[in-house]
Amino acid sequence: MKIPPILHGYRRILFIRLVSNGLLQAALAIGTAWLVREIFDGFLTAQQPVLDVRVVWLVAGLIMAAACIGWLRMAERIDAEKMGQHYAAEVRILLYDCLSFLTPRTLQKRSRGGVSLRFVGDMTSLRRWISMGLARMTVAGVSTVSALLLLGMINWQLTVTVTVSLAMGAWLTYLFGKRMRAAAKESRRRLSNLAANVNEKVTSIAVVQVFGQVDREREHIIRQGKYLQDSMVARARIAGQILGVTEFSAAMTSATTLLAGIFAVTTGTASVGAVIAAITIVGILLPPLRDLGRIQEYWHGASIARERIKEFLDSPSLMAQTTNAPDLTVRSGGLQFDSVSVTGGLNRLSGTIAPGKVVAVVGPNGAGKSTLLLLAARLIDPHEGKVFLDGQNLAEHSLNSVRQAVGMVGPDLPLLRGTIERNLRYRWRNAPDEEVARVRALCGIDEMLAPFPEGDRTRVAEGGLNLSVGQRQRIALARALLGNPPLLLLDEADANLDSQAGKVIDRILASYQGTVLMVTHHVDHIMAADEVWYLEAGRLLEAGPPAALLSNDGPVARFFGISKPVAI
Ligand SMILES: Nc1ncnc2c1ncn2[C@@H]1O[C@H](COP(=O)(O)OP(=O)(O)OP(=O)(O)O)[C@@H](O)[C@H]1O
Repeated sequence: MKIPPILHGYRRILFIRLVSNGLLQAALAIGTAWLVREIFDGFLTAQQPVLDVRVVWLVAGLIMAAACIGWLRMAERIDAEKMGQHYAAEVRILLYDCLSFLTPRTLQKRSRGGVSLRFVGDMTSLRRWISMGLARMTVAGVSTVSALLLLGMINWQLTVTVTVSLAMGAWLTYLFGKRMRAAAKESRRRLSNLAANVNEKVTSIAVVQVFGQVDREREHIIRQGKYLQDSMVARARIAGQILGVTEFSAAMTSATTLLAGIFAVTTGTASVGAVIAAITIVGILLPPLRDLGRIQEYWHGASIARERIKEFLDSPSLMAQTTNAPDLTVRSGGLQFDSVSVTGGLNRLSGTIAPGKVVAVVGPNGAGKSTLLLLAARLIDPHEGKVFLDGQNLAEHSLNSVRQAVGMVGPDLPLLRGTIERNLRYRWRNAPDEEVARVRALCGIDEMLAPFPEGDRTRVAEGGLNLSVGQRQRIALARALLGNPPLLLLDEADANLDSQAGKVIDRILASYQGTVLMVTHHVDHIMAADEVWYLEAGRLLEAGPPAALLSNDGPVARFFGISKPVAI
C-alpha cells in the first residue's frame, strides 16, 4: 500500500482555490500599495496639502481592500483545513485497511501505543502540515511572487532590495530549520515510547499491582516523561531560534527597503509615494516570512509521520495474494493441511479432516496447536505447504469468503466494546431472530444473563473485561456459531467453563453439522472427538480415534499420564 499523493482529486480543486486566493491577495496587496502611493504623491507631498473628495474615495478603497484581504484569509484557512482533513481521512482509512490485512502475529509484535500514535499523533502532524504549512506556503508563495512582480513595475531598485532581503531571510530560516528534523524525530520517538508504556500499563495494571511494582513503574513513567519533556524543550529551542531569525530577517527587510527608498528618493529614481507603497507591500509580505519557521517545523513533523506510516503500510500483509481472488465455494467443510510449515511454529505437518468430523488437537505448550488453527482461519499463511478447504487452496481465494466459512473461538479473539447483543450478532448483524435464539439456547446465554438486569443490553467493556472469563467464553462461542459456518475452530474454548458450562461444548459437539478442529486439554471433549491429533515441536506425531490412542502406549497416552506400566 502506498501513501496517496497530496494533490489528488478533491484536494487538487482545493489547491487551485488556494492558488487563486493567493493571486487575489496579491492583487489586493498591489491595489493597497497603489492607493497608498496615490494618497502620498497626490496629497501628502504636494506643496500645499489639500483635502478633497478623492482622498475619501482612496481611503475607502484602502478599507475595502483590507476587508477583502481579511475575507480571503478566512477562506484560505477554511480551504486549508478542508484539504488537511481530507488527506488525513484518506490516510487514516488506508491505515485501517492495512491493519485489517495484517496477521495477528505481525500486529502482536508492535506496541499498541505505537500503532495508536499513527492513527492519532501522526495523522495530526500530516494534517497540520497540509492545512497550516503547505496551504500557507502556497498562498504566501503566489502572493509574494505576484506582489514582487508588480512592485517591479513601480520601481525595480526597490524590488531588488525587497527580493534580496526576503530571500536572505528565507535562506537563514532554512539553515536553522534543518536541525529541526533531528529534534522532531527524537521527540516522536520519546512520545512513542511513553505511549507504548502507558498503553501497556492501562491493560495490565493488575500485574503491576499484584507484583508490588507500582512505585517502580511510576519512576519509569516519570523518567520517560522527563525524556519527552527534554526532547520537546530541545525542539522548542530550535523553533525559538528560527522564530528569532525570522523576526530579525523581517526587521532587516523593512530597514533595507527604507534605506533603499531614501536613496532612491534622494537620487530622484523614486517618489516618496513609491517608497511608501514598497513599504506597504513589504508589510503585507512579512507575515509569510515569519510563518516560514513554523512551516518548516510542520514539514519535518509531517515527513517523520509519513516515514512511520509508510513503514506500517509496508508490513507483511495478507492482502497482496488476495486481490481479485475468487470466492471459496464451501460445500461440506473438509479440511486438509498439506505439508505446512510456519517458522518457529509448525514443521511439514500434513493431515486431513473429513467433512463433518471433529478433530481434537492435543500436545504440550508451544507445540503449534494454536498456529494450526490460525492457518485454518487464514489468519496467517504457511511459509511452506498449503491448506485446502473442500479441495480449494485458501491462499488462492478471497479472504472474505474464507472468513465466512469459519467460526472461531480463541484467546486472541476477545469480545468487543458495546452490548452483549452487539457481540452475539457481530458475525451477522441482521441474522434472523430464530438463528440467534438457536445459538443462545446452544450456548446457554439466557441462563448466563439471569443476573444481569439489562439482559442483552448489558454493556461489554473492551475485551469483555467486565464479565467473568466463563461468561465471555459463552458469548464468544455463540458469536462463532451464528450462521452455522461449515468449519468451527475452537482454541481452548472449554478452558474456563465450569462443569455446568462445560456441557455447552458437549451440546455443540453433539449437534454441530460442520467440521470441528479444537484444541483442548479436557479428556471428556477429547473422547467426544472422532480423531485426536498429537502435536509436538510443530510435528504431527500421532493421529487416530481417541479411545485407541488413549489405550495404547503412544505419545497421547503418555501425555495424559495413562500409559500402561512397562513390564519388568
Ligand atoms: N504471536 C506470536 N508471534 C510469533 N511467534 C509466536 C506467537 N505465538 C506463538 N508463537 C510461536 O509459535 C510456536 C507455537 O505456538 P502455539 O501458540 O501455536 O503453541 P500451542 O501449542 O498453541 O501452545 P499453548 O498450548 O501454550 O497454547 C511457539 O514456539 C511460539 O514461540
